[in-house]
Amino acid sequence: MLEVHDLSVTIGRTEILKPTSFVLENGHSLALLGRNGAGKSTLVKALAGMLKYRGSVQLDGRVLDKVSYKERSQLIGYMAQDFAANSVRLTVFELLLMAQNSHNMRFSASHESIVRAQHMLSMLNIENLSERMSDEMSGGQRQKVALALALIRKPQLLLLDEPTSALDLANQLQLLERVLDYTRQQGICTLMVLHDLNQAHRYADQTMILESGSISAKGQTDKVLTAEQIAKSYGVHCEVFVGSDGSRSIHPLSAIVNF
Ligand SMILES: Nc1ncnc2c1ncn2[C@@H]1O[C@H](COP(=O)(O)OP(=O)(O)OP(=O)(O)O)[C@@H](O)[C@H]1O
Repeated sequence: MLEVHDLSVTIGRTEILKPTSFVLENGHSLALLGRNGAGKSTLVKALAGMLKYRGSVQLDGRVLDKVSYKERSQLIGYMAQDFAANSVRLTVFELLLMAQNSHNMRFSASHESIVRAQHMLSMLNIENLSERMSDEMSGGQRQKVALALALIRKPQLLLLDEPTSALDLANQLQLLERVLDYTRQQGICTLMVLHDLNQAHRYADQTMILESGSISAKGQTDKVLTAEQIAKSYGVHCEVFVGSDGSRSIHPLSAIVNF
């Protein structure tokens, strides 16, 4: 379980993230939403240990700023918003082996790590990229590999910052479906920054909306993502349709003038 209590981040003299508290159960997913500049990536980077923060973060009872760098990198899988082309001349398969042994520069890959790398490629349907050099891929292919690298160590907490921004529609659906099936089965807490509210409805158990560094709404996704809340948080009028199976979809109508 992820327990965040009064987490805040100050850069320079500005408190970018105001004291923020929430809990996420194992196997559950949380969509982190909000307009540009609201503080979503800042929150995710703080959880990933990339930014100094105040407050407390515990994962299954372990206080994260007390664990070693090695342990933290095993507990947390992080996929950045600006996943870059990797300049190392390694194949995707070699990268997946390295990621499992990143604290041992002279490793020889174990049978287990080879099997896990093969499983990850197959789960994300990217076996065709296995022997590809990491700097010889399209943006969408790189994003899928970045996702595989975040998941390969079977973390306790998976942090995905706009995980489908470079993917075509079919890949968006297929990838999130597969990743969230996996994290549910494995009991992994998943926090994903999303801009697509329909993806939040479809894939996230919980939703939290940030506005100017503070939480403006949080709770069960279908309770949070109402037409009223979307108008309040995004300045957009929309309709929310409920299907016969209870699934919801959001149809934006118009932006509120002078929001
Ligand atoms: N290194 C930094 N120094 C100063 N200000 C920063 C820094 N990084 C981010 N900010 C500011 O902090 C605020 C929150 O940024 P953040 O990247 O967390 O937003 P976001 O919600 O992820 O936005 P987006 O949806 O555009 O990716 C923004 O106003 C941004 O300009």
